[in-house]
Amino acid sequence: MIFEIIYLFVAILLIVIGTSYILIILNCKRKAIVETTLSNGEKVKCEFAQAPSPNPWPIIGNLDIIGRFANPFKGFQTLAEKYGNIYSLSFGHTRCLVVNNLELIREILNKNGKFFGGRPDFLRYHKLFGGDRNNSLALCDWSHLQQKRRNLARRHCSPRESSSYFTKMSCIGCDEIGILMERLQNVTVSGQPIDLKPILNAACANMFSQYMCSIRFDYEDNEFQQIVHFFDEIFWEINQGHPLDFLPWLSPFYTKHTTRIAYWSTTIRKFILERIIDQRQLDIDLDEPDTDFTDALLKSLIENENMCRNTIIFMLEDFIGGHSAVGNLIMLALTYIAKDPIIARNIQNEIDAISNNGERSITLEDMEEMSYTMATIYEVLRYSSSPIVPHVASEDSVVSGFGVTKGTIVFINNYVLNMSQEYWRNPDQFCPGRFLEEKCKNNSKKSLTSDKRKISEGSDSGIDFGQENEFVSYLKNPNMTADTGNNEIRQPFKFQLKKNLPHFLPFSIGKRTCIGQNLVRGFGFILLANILLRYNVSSPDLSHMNINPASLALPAKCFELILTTRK
Ligand code: HEM
Repeated sequence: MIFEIIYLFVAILLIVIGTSYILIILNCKRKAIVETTLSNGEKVKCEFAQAPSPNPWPIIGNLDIIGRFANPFKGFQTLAEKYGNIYSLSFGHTRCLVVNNLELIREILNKNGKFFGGRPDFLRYHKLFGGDRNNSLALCDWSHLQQKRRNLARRHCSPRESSSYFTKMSCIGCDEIGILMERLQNVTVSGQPIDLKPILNAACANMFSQYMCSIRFDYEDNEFQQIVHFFDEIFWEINQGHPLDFLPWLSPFYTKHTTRIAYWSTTIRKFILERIIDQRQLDIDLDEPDTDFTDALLKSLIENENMCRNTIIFMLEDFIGGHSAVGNLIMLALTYIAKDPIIARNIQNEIDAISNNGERSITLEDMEEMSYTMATIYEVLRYSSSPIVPHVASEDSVVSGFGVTKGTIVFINNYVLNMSQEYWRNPDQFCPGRFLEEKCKNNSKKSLTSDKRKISEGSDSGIDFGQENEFVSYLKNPNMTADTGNNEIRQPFKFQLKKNLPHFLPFSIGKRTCIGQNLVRGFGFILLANILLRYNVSSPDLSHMNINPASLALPAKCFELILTTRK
């Protein structure tokens, strides 16, 4: 009897393995069928074979290869040496395409953006957004509703320089800094390490909630502390890969994990509903202009029959949740500063010069003159290479002559751009100076102002660094720039941010580019500059400051830092 059971079990296993292998191979061999226009104008359907790929295993496909690397994007780069800059992989039964250079990234996100507007159908994404990832702005597939939500959100959450939204961001940021400084003064003991990340996150959460909902919460408020913590857990979670993403049949083994994810997000949603939306909904006045994003959302609920209450709750959740990205970004910046005192010296030289040795706080108005501080934020973005959320092909298409079948997940490897010797000197060094160039003699305040870094909201093409030919001339003569690839003391106000780095895509490009980038720059700058205005940052133990490569997220419980009041 026992042998019969074993035989039966082995037979089932072999059938499963065999079927899985056949399905994976069929997926690899499938050709994309795409309508092409011949030179005589005639339209015909052509078949295109997929990009080359390593041989897959049954069940897991090529997951074994990528599992060998601590950083999957480094793994993608290593595979590119063998298979070229564009290649396919099978993760479980899912077809994936990996692109590893700027030209291909542009071809996917800009030229063919309309074919790649989908997002992966990961179980974890559904769990995070009330059972349907399409509730989320960042994790939904492209749709008419998404276009509408983006337009609504962009008006309020992409404050442009010289707009009233920008002034509002500055005032809110500076007010919250005042309260944060009091809080830090209460909790810091000279020379003693503190758990800074939750405090930073709470300050960011208040900046975001005031900006979007005109409400702030007390740092001692337990419910507020809890949702700030849960948002941080979610930010960490969303930045990690997970076996469930490609092997969903493992879900019975991960129920504890998925239940925890769902609990975080339902608790957050309850807080947003009870502490923010319910009261506001009673006070809404349709005839008055919008006071904030919440007003605009509530009005769209009344005016637009396609909008439902859930949609706006999820939108607020998405946007308030953006604060964790800023909190983690600034925590990382402070960590690199603790590691290298030269960086702190350069930022503090700028701060002292502009604030007349600390006579006033730093405001957003100072951002343009404090280019080293901004360069430090950009360097954190480069060095941590925040991964671009994977895109999914919504129909069969062609990239660089290779067929991409509908449903293929596309990994955009911006790590390879950020770590390329072709674009950066000593790319593995953390060196903010690489984002600076000397101001020209005649580059007066006037020309600087007219050259302001613009955010190309309308064109959805990420950071606008100006004309590409400037970049080409930089490549031909890198000595013209301040990029030595090493940290050195720099005089304040002698440098400006480089205007032209088309290979630097921290917020991605194309129709799904990040909507929150101006909030990141604005609130991130105010936080970093004002903390360094008052404090020196150091570490109790440099060897414990572990940072994952290619990740902007730090674990919710991470290392402590020492803040020492500056004299
Ligand atoms: C350091 C901070 C941040 C970084 C590096 C970052 C980067 C990115 C990247 C790479 C994408 C994916 C774009 C693509 O798929 O092509 C994205 C999407 C998005 N980001 Fe951010 N982001 C940051 C902060 C924020 C904040 C603070 C908000 C909101 C307040 C925000 C809102 C969004 C939204 C809504 C999307 C999805 C857009 C869409 O899919 O249509 N982000 N972000």
